[in-house]
Amino acid sequence: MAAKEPVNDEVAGEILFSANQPTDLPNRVSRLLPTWHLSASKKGITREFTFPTFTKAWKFMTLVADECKAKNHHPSWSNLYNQVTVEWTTHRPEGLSIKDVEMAEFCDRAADDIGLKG
Ligand SMILES: C[C@H](O)[C@H](O)[C@H]1CNC2=NC(N)=NC(=O)C2=N1
Repeated sequence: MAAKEPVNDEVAGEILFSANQPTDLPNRVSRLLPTWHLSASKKGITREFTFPTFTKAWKFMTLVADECKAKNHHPSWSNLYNQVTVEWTTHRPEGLSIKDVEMAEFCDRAADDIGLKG
């Protein structure tokens, strides 16, 4: 059995999760929290990505948009030149869900592939 992860346990306790989520969701969220932040509402997670160029920021948004279409799950996000700010939350059932975590993990992989500003 995996050891309990103490990191960010306090934060995980404050999160407002959607109904009927897998039991390992708090641990999966905890692993994201060094780079993602709990939204003020406590119902979502946000991260700001900074790319070397606008072209790369746009490429990132294109990759994420295609995944949104595939998964039928959509972010609240904004773009300013080379920066993309992304928030994941679930409207129904309201709160943070496994879909948000999966999409956040996808964003991290896409950003890694494209390359963040050094
Ligand atoms: C009807 C359709 O399944 C819903 O509107 C989907 C679409 N995209 C969504 N995206 C997000 N982030 N949360 C949702 O609850 C959601 N619901």
